[in-house]
Amino acid sequence: MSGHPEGSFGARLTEAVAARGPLCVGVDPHPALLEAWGLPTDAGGLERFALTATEALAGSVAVLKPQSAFFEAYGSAGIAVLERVLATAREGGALVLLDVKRGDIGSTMAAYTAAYLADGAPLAADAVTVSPYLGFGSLDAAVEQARLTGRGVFVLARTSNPEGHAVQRARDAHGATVAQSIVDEAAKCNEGADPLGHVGVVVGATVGPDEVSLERLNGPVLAPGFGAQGATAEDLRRVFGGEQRGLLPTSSRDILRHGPDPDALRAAVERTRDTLASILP
Ligand SMILES: O=C(O)c1cc(=O)[nH]c(=O)n1[C@@H]1O[C@H](COP(=O)(O)O)[C@@H](O)[C@H]1O
Repeated sequence: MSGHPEGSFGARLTEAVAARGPLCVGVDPHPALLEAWGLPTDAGGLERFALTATEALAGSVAVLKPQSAFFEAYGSAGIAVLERVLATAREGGALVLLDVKRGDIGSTMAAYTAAYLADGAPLAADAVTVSPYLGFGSLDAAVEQARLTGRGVFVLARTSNPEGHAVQRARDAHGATVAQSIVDEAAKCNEGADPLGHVGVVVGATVGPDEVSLERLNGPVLAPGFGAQGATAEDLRRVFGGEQRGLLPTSSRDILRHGPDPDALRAAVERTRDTLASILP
């Protein structure tokens, strides 16, 4: 646990985005997409789909985000595919954000930490998504282990789905929303980090403007909802302004639907990056 040879997650992400542009592509093997690619909806089809997408994109996008549920659906065979996706993405030079949205009591969180954030673990990734709804402090083991090993965590704050409003916009006794208090906790973890801390937050591109203040975060902001869930580049500007540091829009289906041709997948990424370049610093 002596840190990553290439530095902190904030430094690695900043470098990857500078070299490859601010885009994360989700590897979400929806059964409907497997069918659209002419693949069977079984573990073999999953493998072809996930590896085709990963091999096509790992050399050019900053971050790949495999969604664990779509792999878990095929049991141990699906997990074996996920392990190969992690290795293939790494070989291609992309950072891997494993989307598992874990959150549990502290002692169990320590086990999730060993599963995803420990050097040499079969499912170790550069970062994972975590859920703070058992209390931000329940995530301490993951936050600390990520820091020690040059990895990151992305904490759900204001999610892209319409059902998120009720709980995330609720206010505490001081008038702060739940979403803002999560961002503020993340900001504390990132204090003093340079160029960027390792505790990111998730804020959907579909939410209203000014719902959360990200000014003091000093960490990455994963912005899902862009593409298939309806948010546009203009919405990104509306929600985050033109100058949000560490902003990482993520898109899954809207890129993957262009497969299975690897060139078509890469061309979809290029187009998306060009659109983003016109609105992001
Ligand atoms: O953490 C996430 O990645 C996430 C958070 C959120 O608020 N909304 C959200 O859609 N996601 C994930 O982002 C991906 C969005 O996929 P598309 O709608 O196909 O681009 C899915 O894997 C979701 O699980």
